[in-house]
Amino acid sequence: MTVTEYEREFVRLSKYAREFVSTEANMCKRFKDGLNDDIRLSVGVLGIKEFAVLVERAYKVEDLLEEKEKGKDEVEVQDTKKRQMSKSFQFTSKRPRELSSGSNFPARYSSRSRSRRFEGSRAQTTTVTSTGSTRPSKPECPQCGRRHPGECRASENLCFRCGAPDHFIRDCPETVKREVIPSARSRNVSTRGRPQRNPGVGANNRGMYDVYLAHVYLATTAPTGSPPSPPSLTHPPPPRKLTSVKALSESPGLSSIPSIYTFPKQPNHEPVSDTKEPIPTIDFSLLISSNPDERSKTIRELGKACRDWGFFMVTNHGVPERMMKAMIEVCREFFELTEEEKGECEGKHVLDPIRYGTSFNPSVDKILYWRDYLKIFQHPAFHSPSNPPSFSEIALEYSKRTRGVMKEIVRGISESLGLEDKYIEKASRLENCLQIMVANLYPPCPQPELAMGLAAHTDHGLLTLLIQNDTVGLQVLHKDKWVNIHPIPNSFLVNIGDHIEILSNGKYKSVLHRAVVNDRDVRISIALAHGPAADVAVNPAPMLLEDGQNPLAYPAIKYKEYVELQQSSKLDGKSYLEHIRNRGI
Ligand SMILES: O=C(O)CCC(=O)C(=O)O
Ligand SMILES: [Fe+2]
Repeated sequence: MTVTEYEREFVRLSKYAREFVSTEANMCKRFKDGLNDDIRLSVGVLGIKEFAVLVERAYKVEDLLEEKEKGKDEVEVQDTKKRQMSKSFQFTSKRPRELSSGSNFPARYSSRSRSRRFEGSRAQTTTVTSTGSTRPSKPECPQCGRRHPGECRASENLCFRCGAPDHFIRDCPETVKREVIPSARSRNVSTRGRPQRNPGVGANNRGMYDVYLAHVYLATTAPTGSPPSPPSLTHPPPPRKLTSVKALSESPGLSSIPSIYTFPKQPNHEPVSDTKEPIPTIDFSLLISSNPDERSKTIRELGKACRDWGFFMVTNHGVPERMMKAMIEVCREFFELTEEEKGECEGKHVLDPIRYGTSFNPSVDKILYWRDYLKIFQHPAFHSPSNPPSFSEIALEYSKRTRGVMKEIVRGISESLGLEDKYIEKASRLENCLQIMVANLYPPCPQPELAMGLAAHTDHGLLTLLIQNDTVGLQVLHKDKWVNIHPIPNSFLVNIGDHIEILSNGKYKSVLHRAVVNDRDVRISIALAHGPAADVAVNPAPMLLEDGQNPLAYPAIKYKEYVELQQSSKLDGKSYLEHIRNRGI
């Protein structure tokens, strides 16, 4: 067991033995007592009374011992036959001191890689009392029973240094800032129990792990009638597993949400416009009409919709209603698969063609969204999960039909900008467009006013065509107010994305939108995002630069790279495009 694993288990199991960690000094003592001799002796002399500092020191000593071990190992390799493997276990304590009698607290661990194992079932030798002779100055916390400053963190698996939910002290940015000794761990984190901090673009495993922790928290705090039995530590902690908001929402007795889903600003309570001004509607049959007057009038309406709203509904598009419904139903069936089945679609990288997950990007989301998703690349190469079996047939047809609608709207937009009708099509090599299907599942949430389905964002591509089941939840920012969107049945909700903004040199702006959740109904939405071909770096149309009056406002960046950057960043409420413009990429 590593210090990281020990810390995790210690914090988690503190819930079950609150009397043993009633003050921070007690907590330090318990933690210290459970360390192996080498580390305990090194940190013991320091008399540390602050838990975060103690843990940090323990890591450092562990790293140093490991370094030392590595050096030793190299010598051993040259002389293996002369030595017995068992000798390398000598560091293990001969005098085990467990944290408490009969408890399931983490047993002592060894820092040495070969002896990395639990020593759980040893005889108990120490009985500990919790009362100290000094009277602690801080009031007793009603939640955990300890005396600590500020908000309680014991039961929530939050970092004891900064309180964030996505790491422990080991990975705390505060700790990293203070780090002065180069750490062996930081050079070889992959061998450790706790996933790496900032593991790189697209590595979202840590987030899924934290969702798992949230669920453990939930499982141990849900009102079940009888107290939860502490997990046995004679076995290693359960492996990281992919869990979903769906599973969380279906937990029996769920009446509140774990704090990692709680937004401090209560997003649903922000003012929502009561304007009755409906979002614009474009009649697709008129957009493709052979009657030139009808068509030009519709193109003018389309231009106005792009300028004023960036969001509009498209009716009479020709995609059969039953096909749209079938697509929603088969996505629902996908989300109803078991966690293991869905887990087969868990991607490793944001550009993986099939990716099932939760929140937006849990490796960077500080607060998680009440949303599960399935993202699948549909074009130029078609991908599909193998389960449900009918998924691929329905998705293939649906994505093809949607591309057809998108292409006509793009032509209309091109003309509305005064460009040749095929300008955008050619500039972005639309025949190879990257078409990504994003199926979103927003299960009912017991505290919808505290949670968020998906934070405000703009879409990365040219155009997104969205459909949903009968439940509302989409909001669009219009004139600085959030507007609830009530789509006409069977219509497409279309919004322009960052790449229309780039191509139009900012004449049409991609629009901020977000999804809120409710406490009654499951909401499913399916967005088909259409971007340029993956390798194309689009530039603003030269005709729209207006002889230097309107200078080039956007950086050229390959679409694939843009998607990768956007998907690897957190949604922070402003257009990602703005973000990279400010950064000058
Ligand atoms: O669920 C919704 O209505 C919004 C989804 C969305 O914006 C997206 O997937 O990009
Ligand atoms: Fe979106």
